[in-house]
Amino acid sequence: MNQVPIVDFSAFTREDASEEERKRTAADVIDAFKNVGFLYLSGHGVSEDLVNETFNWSSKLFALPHETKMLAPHPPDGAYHRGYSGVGKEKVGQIDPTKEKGVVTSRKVPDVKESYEIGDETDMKLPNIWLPDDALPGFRAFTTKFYARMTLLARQLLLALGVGLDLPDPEFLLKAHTQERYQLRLLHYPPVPTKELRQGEKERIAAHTDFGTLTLLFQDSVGGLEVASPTDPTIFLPVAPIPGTVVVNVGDMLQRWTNDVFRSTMHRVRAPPPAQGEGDVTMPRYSIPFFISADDGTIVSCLPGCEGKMGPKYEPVNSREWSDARLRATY
Ligand SMILES: O=C(O)CCC(=O)C(=O)O
Ligand SMILES: [Fe+2]
Repeated sequence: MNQVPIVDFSAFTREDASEEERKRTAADVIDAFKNVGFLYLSGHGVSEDLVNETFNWSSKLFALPHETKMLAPHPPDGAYHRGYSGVGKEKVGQIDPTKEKGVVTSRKVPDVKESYEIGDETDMKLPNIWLPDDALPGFRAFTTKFYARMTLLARQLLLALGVGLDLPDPEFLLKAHTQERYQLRLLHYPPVPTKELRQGEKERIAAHTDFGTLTLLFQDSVGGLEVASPTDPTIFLPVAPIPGTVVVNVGDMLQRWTNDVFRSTMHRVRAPPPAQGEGDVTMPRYSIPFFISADDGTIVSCLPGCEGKMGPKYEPVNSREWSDARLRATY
């Protein structure tokens, strides 16, 4: 059974919603983040045409010859997460989020994926790494536009969290994300023998948690995304594609901010569920995560109302330093 709930978010994307409607919607988001750490958002306001167009650009990008894609190579420093990474470059593994500079568990199983990372155009610390414009004319302009559209949804979600958590200042989280240091990621999982994926000899993306505040994820119709069961983390449940929705999940930083009230849940991508007429080789899959992270230098400490009986579990931490350490460990 699919236990990832669907939340209609239109109360936060419409101008005319009442405070009551917003509170109800925010409460649904909070419930999902407490129980599962994942939800599907409908009524998110990002048009289907725009999402489809982004998938089209992604498939055009990854169809380019390898040498062309390597004109925008991801730098060797994993914390400088921009540009193109070929198959086998990144090894997402799980590190212990309770450790300050966690250690990656060793992994023998390769991730069969390639990716292209785009950040904020005004970020001077981590400037974007673009292909020469004649390699894929229009790509930069389009993805920059999509990035801007996703930042609007990010803001609406951060506001909803503040409302749902009943923070003294409902805009508190919004105000910790004004620099929009976000990351748009285009992901392509090439065809792989289905048997190897099913038996875990190869992975599309190994089990991991995300580092930041929240992740928004559009997936195509192929399937294969799985999330650890809220009741038994050794079991993974499918997060089947639902047209018109975006998947939203809690990252480690938000789990820490909420003193573990929210769950940053393990997830992975394996083979799509068996379908009739399934071939020996799994279809290519495309997905588009958008990672939301706090402003540089944000000190993350227990939010008011999340202390519980035992008080804060974690030391305050500088969000950028903490996530950089984790990113470096994946390269
Ligand atoms: O491709 C997907 O569906 C998931 C990607 C993911 O979990 C990630 O990039 O962190
Ligand atoms: Fe992820």
